[in-house]
Amino acid sequence: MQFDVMRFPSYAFDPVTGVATFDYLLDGPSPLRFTETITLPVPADPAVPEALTRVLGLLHVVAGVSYFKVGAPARVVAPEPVPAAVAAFFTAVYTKGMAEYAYRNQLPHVLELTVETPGEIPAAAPSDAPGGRPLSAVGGGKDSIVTLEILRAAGLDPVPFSVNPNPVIENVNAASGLPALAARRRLDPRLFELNKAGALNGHIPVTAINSLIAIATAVWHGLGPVVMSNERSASDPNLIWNGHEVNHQWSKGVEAEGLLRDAVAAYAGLTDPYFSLLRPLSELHIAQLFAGHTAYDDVVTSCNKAFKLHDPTARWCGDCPKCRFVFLAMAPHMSRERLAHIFGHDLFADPAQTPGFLELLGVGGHKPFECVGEAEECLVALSLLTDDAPVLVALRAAVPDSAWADASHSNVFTPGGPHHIPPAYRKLLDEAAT
Ligand SMILES: CC(=O)N[C@H]1[C@@H](OP(=O)(O)OP(=O)(O)OC[C@H]2O[C@@H](n3ccc(=O)[nH]c3=O)[C@H](O)[C@@H]2O)O[C@H](CO)[C@@H](O)[C@@H]1O[C@H](C)C(=O)N[C@@H](C)C(=O)N[C@@H](CCC(=O)O)C(=O)O
Ligand SMILES: Nc1ncnc2c1ncn2[C@@H]1O[C@H](COP(=O)(O)OP(=O)(O)OP(=O)(O)O)[C@@H](O)[C@H]1O
Repeated sequence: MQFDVMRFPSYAFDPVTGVATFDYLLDGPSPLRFTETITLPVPADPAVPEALTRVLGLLHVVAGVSYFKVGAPARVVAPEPVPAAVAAFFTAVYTKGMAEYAYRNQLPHVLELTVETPGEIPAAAPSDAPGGRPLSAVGGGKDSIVTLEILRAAGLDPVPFSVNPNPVIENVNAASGLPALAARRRLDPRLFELNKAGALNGHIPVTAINSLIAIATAVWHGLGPVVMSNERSASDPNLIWNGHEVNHQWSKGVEAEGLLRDAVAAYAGLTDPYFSLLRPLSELHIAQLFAGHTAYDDVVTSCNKAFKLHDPTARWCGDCPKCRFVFLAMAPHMSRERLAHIFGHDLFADPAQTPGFLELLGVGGHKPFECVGEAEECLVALSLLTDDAPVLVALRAAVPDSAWADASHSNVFTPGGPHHIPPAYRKLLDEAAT
């Protein structure tokens, strides 16, 4: 299938139902059209602020990555004139956000494209920062639980929010006891048919999509800011290809967070609408904070297989990089019994897991294309474990002395690095994390 250009013919929003309908066109000799519907929760007062219309305009283009990847056309033409910050955000989403897809499919042109816009308009006048109840994005894993509990402990009465909440997310929300809001995404079924027929496929910057849906919901409901739970290492790439960073988690990273904030500020005039509260923390530090909350042990699930649209696992699969990483990150902060109860498996008692743990430790190969932390964090976690489970004995023997030396100077429990947290919220994090 050969396509020359991707276009965004139209979109519609019905405030009575909350349904936004986004149209896409892959244009060429045999054009393909797609429609995605995203349903926002409807507030008591469904009047549509201009800022919501603007955020939906951003979402229309960003959610197009799911359809772009079917054909990787050389041109992507956005539908409306936008401020420069929006054009920069669009281009980053379709290049850096699609870098893993480009790398795995060997499509170098994807990383060189520039999203075209039919003109530039001035940035919008800034509005006041939101002063409502924080909308806390919930993914079902440990990170967003830590954020939710920090916000609750501060008396901010957070509102959990999720896109397409599955039973894992619903169970986490139930365990929190907090009434939640949800949005629904319906991808065009044609996409699944094309996948089955062998069309190009691959990873997309889904957090950028979820984030814009969360901001749209917050604006419409008079809530906010949107508080995310993206950690420090989300900004680190997996590898370099053709001079470009390839980062599986790009739209969870601090660069993407800043570009999205700039785009929303320029186009919708929103001030401080969105930030990650956990940005200064490592995954190991977040795991330590999670260990203080036992109410979620029967529901917390970070394994990505539990979030597949078709045939998801109930909870942890127990045999993937994400399961191994989170198991290792949690291990120094809780008993093996509690850990095995959370996961339903004791990964340290299964020698078949050793190669996967070695990959996480950086012994052979690059960081897996998964939402996992850095090798340094894994080394520090391993150095904190003292028992002689078969896997741990094998790992200690395989890790080179030089790696242990690096781990000994680690700042893994010291918050740091660039972030966009407003001062009042940073104070909450510092109180919780020290
Ligand atoms: C759950 C998961 O990891 N899915 C990725 C997987 O998709 P798979 O085919 O195994 O199953 P489904 O998720 O059910 O998707 C079926 C197909 O639908 C298309 N699709 C799905 C969601 C979407 O938003 N857009 C889509 O186009 C796609 O063609 C699927 O094949 O592999 C896919 C191909 O590599 C990935 O696209 C699926 O990733 C999902 C979008 C997803 O939600 N992944 C998150 C768990 C994820 O990867 N989160 C990252 C954050 C990355 C970021 O920068 O935001 C993380 O946790 O680090
Ligand atoms: N379906 C979703 N709807 C809304 N926000 C989501 C969804 N899935 C993930 N997120 C948010 O996107 C960010 C990245 O998701 P991620 O899966 O890393 O977080 P998590 O599930 O809380 O933690 P973990 O890393 O342990 O899985 C987090 O801020 C999370 O809250």
